Amino acid sequence: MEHALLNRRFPTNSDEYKLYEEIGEGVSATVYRALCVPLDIMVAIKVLDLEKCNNDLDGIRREVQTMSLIDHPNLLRAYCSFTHGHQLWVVMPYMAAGSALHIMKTSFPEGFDEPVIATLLREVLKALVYLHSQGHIHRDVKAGNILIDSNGAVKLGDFGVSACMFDTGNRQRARNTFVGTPCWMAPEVMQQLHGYDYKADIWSFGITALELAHGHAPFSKYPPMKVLLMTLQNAPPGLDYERDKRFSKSFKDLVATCLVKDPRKRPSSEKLLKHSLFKHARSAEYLARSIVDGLPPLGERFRELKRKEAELLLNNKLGQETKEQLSQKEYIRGISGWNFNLEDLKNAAALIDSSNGTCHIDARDNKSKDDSQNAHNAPEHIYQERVNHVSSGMPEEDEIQEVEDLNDALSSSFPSRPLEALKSCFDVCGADDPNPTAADSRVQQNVGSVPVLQFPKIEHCRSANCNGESLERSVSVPMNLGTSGHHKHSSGSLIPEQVLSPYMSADLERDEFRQKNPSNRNRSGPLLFRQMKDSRAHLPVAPEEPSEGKIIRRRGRFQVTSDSISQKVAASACNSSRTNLPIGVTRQNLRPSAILPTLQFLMQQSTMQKEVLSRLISSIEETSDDSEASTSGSIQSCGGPLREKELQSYVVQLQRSVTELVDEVQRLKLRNNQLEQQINALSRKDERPLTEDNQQR
Ligand SMILES: Nc1ncnc2c1ncn2[C@@H]1O[C@H](COP(=O)(O)OP(=O)(O)OP(=O)(O)O)[C@@H](O)[C@H]1O
Repeated sequence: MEHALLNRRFPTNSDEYKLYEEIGEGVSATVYRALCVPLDIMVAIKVLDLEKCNNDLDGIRREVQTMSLIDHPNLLRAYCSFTHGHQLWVVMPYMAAGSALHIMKTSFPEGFDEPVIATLLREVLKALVYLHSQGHIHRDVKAGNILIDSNGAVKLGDFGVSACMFDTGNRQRARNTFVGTPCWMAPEVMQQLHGYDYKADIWSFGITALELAHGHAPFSKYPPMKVLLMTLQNAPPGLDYERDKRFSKSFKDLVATCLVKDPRKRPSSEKLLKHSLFKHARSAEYLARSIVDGLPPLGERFRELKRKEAELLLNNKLGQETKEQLSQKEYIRGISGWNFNLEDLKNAAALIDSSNGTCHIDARDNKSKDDSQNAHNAPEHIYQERVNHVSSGMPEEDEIQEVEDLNDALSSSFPSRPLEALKSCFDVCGADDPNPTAADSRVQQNVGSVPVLQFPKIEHCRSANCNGESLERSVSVPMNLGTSGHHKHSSGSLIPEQVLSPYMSADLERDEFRQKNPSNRNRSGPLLFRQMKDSRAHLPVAPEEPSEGKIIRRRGRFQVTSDSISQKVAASACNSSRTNLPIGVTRQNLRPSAILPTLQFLMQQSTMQKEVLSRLISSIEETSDDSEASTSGSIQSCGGPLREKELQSYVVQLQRSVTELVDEVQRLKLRNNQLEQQINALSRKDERPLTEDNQQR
């Protein structure tokens, strides 16, 4: 039936479709239920405004091409696509139950039961096995992209950020952002150090399993930057032995198997499909009976979600909105594309509560740095090991990390050079990297052997003057936190603009700024499609374990081309040798505010030592007086000078250490001043464009 539909000729003229209500909204698009009039078939139409697409037309092209070329019952395929004015319409099967996320939000806020989860996951995994075998990485696996129709059929949708493992050359290096949604993003994708491969999907799959089990993804209430730090720094999330008693050992094992920080130790999708959990998976009819039947119509549910979000925003207007709610808002939207540029990072960092002082690393977190991480991943260890992030009642203090912890996080999660990773984030590196890395060339070589079929570009896409928000969603943070310029509201909000909170209007301003200053994200490059038949044989990275060497992306997607001085300052501060620092001063807390307590502590120490010294001196004086006064007692006369010598050398030692400490204090003070000056200079620099912009206005 479905194949028959796909083979029908769907009209490529908007007049032939009747648009009904809105059923979904994403970063780049609004999705409508619609009727294909000549065929009398209900469809879903994803409408993308090309004028808002910035320079991300390649991304759109890729999504549309992928959607029309894939051929698997568990993947959402496009019937056809065409332009209508400045819009691109993508016609696809109507999945009447909506996404698994929508269903949870409406009827299962605490998550689904295990048989439902096993069934959903198996279907998604089948889609991933197919995608991976065709050389694709989905990169956005999450409940919001698991679509279900009225019969309980499951399809993985949204190829907006999917990548082809054959991507290489400029296209591979040109991106200056990393994509995906932070909560679901694999550590290696965040890290941007060794590149990543299809194993990133396995991580997202594990997070999705947790999402389906709890009704939300781990860390979902936190701002993106914090999610990033927590993912890198903490032990992988998992199912909790106490809290998740209702789930089987087998399910816990599946989650633990996927959420291993080292991608090489994650199973391939093919192998995962053989996991014992899927013995409990049921049929589509079972899904229809247990989660679809009785649901209100999709449009109605979507409206209700929008209303809830609007309420949330109204209740939190006048700047009372907490960062958790801000993050939750993004989560409700199901935003997938996050554009991490330096401004966003700064802002997100500013969102992180610094009231906790210097780096706070939970003792439990340190366990995640243990080399024997995999042992900790065993289900029986998870409860003890894991910081219980998934608990929404988790105290804020347990999770707050300084942005400088990123370096430590990077070093702790992989045995690689963390500062290099940071440099790859902040250094200038254009699309035309003249020195492709060995891995790059390896991929290129392999790709060279693959027969390549080039598809014609979609002309209407090229002709559009796109200068606005890209497909990728920027981190939504209040713009009074240091970002300059004005911003436009990006697509993707579920709420009407008149109820925007101050945060939202700030978003709006920032997006305007983006429109004026389009990001240097560049997806230009040919849309390549490789012959599928024997693509496996030519896969540069065959989906077999271990995945080492299957690099599709090395660096450059998280690059910032300007204004990175502050980061470099931080990096150089980080670079200063640990041996030069006194105990208590670590690279992480080398920041003015962070150094101050240490300085105070050192001052206190030297004061105390001075006191000890003066007490010692007076005791020596007393001793020598006594010995001089003494006329008898050989023991005393013999012991006196000896003790005096001991004490004197002790005094000398103490004096030396006091001098060293005083020097250290001086040095730190000096460095503190320098850092403050640099920070002031940078913040003045940051404020300037804002003022200029205001003046212009
Ligand atoms: N074929 C469909 N049938 C029913 N609902 C759909 C369909 N396609 C998409 N939706 C709904 O619309 C929402 C947004 O669609 P989609 O994810 O494709 O847009 P997007 O802009 O790529 O979003 P994002 O990247 O933020 O996930 C989905 O989360 C889903 O709820």
